[in-house]
Amino acid sequence: MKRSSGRKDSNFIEQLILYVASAALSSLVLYVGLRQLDPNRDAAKKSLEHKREIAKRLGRPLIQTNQYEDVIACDVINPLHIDVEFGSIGGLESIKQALYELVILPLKRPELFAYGKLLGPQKGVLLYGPPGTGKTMLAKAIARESEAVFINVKVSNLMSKWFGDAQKLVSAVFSLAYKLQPAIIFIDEVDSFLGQRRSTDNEAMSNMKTEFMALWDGFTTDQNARVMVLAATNRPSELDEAILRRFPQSFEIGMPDCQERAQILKVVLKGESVESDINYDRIARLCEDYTGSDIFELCKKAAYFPIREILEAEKEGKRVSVPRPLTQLDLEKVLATSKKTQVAASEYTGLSSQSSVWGSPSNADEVQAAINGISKLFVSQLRNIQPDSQDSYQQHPSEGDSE
Ligand SMILES: Nc1ncnc2c1ncn2[C@@H]1O[C@H](COP(=O)(O)OP(=O)(O)OP(=O)(O)O)[C@@H](O)[C@H]1O
Repeated sequence: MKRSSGRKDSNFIEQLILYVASAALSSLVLYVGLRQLDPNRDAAKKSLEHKREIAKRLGRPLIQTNQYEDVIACDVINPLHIDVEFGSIGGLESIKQALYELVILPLKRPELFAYGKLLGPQKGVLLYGPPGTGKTMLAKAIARESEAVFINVKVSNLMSKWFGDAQKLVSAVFSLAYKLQPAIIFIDEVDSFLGQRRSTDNEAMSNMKTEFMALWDGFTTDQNARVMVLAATNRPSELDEAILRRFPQSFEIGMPDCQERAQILKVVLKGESVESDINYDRIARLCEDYTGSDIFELCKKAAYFPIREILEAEKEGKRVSVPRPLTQLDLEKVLATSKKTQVAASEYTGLSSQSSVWGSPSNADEVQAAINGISKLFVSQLRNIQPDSQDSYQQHPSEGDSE
């Protein structure tokens, strides 16, 4: 009797152990499976490390953030680590001055704007103009000079596999900006995110746009929030009217004129080893239809000549340890072949007349004509929408340019 009841007991214990073990194993499999399925897992882990690093770099305690804010934290840049300042941007003097007063000062010195309702931080600034004219540089310099945290919003990061997450991520952009303020929410190529609504837009995309605008409006009415949306585009005419209305200030970053090209050359070559007799004005005149980006590439190409000479000398058994300074001739040699390079560059960036607002003009006059036409169209659109936008519009340097 005793033996059979003892066997029953041990059977029961065995079954209990088996039951508990299989339940634990199933829970573990379920837990691991769910973790693997979570699309934000890696991003969240990375962002947590990034967030810790940001808190350390900003000298702030770790702020409380949700999982969506953690994803956005990956795109946060400490302003002190931005290496672009106004001094590293050639030309655009009047625009830099206006941006200083309208954007930087209210973010940096809010106490000056605390009296009355007339002045306050700008909630939206749009930079528009052809590619390579320095819009992104300006945005970075604004963050640097205002010491505002720079949230570089990448639309690809907002698009989640999970329906509904995109909206939560958009909301996280604003809530994180609020927690880290002063903050700049930067959206490059804003037309691809907040462009005119198309029938091809999926539901998630249009929900994202609606959410973005609603949150932005919320910040616009909150005078204490030191958060602004800074956006850049090459295709201003693609922007929705509702979006344009939300940018109280917009600045055209146009093609540089001759004087500005000389200034860009100087800032690009500042700190480099160059001959003292370089005639910057002559080079600026020679690169007539160049953007800041083209000038940067020109200097980079010219800087290869001294290196090539060292390699040639080594082939002849000579030893040269330091490259010679860059000369006027190096720059002019590159300019002599620049037409070919420019065509290649426009092909590379896909600037065909169908696909780009700026078209693919073959010479400087066509570039200017295309830009002037589009600028006028866009400005008239802006004036219709924003009654006080005339003050904010900067005349295109080419209008009345006597170079
Ligand atoms: N005004 C400028 N002064 C000095 N460098 C410039 C200037 N404009 C452009 N550059 C050079 O060109 C590069 C590209 O500029 P940037 O990315 O700011 O242009 P962008 O207008 O934002 O172009 P895109 O519209 O294609 O994004 C910069 O990294 C810089 O080297």
